[in-house]
Amino acid sequence: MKAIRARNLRYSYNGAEVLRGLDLEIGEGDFVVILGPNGAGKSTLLKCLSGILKCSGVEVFEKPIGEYQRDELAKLISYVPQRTEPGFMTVFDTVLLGRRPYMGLRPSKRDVEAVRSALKKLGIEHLALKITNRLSGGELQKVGVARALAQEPKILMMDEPTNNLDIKSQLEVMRIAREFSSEGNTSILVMHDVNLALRFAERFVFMKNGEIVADGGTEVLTPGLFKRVYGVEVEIAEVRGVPVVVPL
Ligand SMILES: Nc1ncnc2c1ncn2[C@@H]1O[C@H](COP(=O)(O)OP(=O)(O)OP(=O)(O)O)[C@@H](O)[C@H]1O
Repeated sequence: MKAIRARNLRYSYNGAEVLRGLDLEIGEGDFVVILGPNGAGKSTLLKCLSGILKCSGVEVFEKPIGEYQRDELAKLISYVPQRTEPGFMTVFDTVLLGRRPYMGLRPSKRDVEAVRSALKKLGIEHLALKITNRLSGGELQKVGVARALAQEPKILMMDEPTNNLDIKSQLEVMRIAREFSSEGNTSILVMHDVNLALRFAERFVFMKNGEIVADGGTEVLTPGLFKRVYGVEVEIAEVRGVPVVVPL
């Protein structure tokens, strides 16, 4: 079954068209990274696919996204924005917000367990009682990912989740996304770091000016593509069987 399907997806902000008729299908178990220059429409696409922006032409598990109740959709999709906003709540309570679609008035044992497990996965249990506006940028980023995992979705969408993270934490987040998809779920990430994407993901969707210009496995990565999409010259080498893009 397709986890996500977009047909002729269009989106405009105040009359300015940003998505210009995209077609995209993403299956269960897929790990997809969306790449492209600043302003290409990547975040807008992710927001449309997650239901944050109302767009026609998006199906989630073969049902139009608009036909889902809010909590029903939240059990299927979690979305990690580019910036997780800090506040006056503890890390634990912030991650617990991910359980909102499941919770009654009080968190159940199951809810608390899901929060503990997400904090552990991100290695931030020691921050559980810290107020989020006292965290570093990277710590806050991890809280956002933990909240998304606590939501126990079937599709994990993350917008530049490795920004602000040190190299070890970047690898951890990418491993989490890969493990999530290897369990039969779907990971869709917007990223700028092509080489990090190449190291972990299986499918690469390149956008430019609101359109998809390449979509596939490592075979779509050619110097010509980087010239066309970013206007830069690159050489593509290989290290341990993984392509590495080197700007010239
Ligand atoms: N809320 C908004 N109102 C008006 N225009 C917007 C809004 N959000 C984004 N845009 C415009 O839509 C276009 C696409 O933005 P989007 O954030 O989707 O790009 P992106 O590919 O994610 O960029 P980046 O890599 O810089 O994050 C840009 O020209 C941007 O200025």
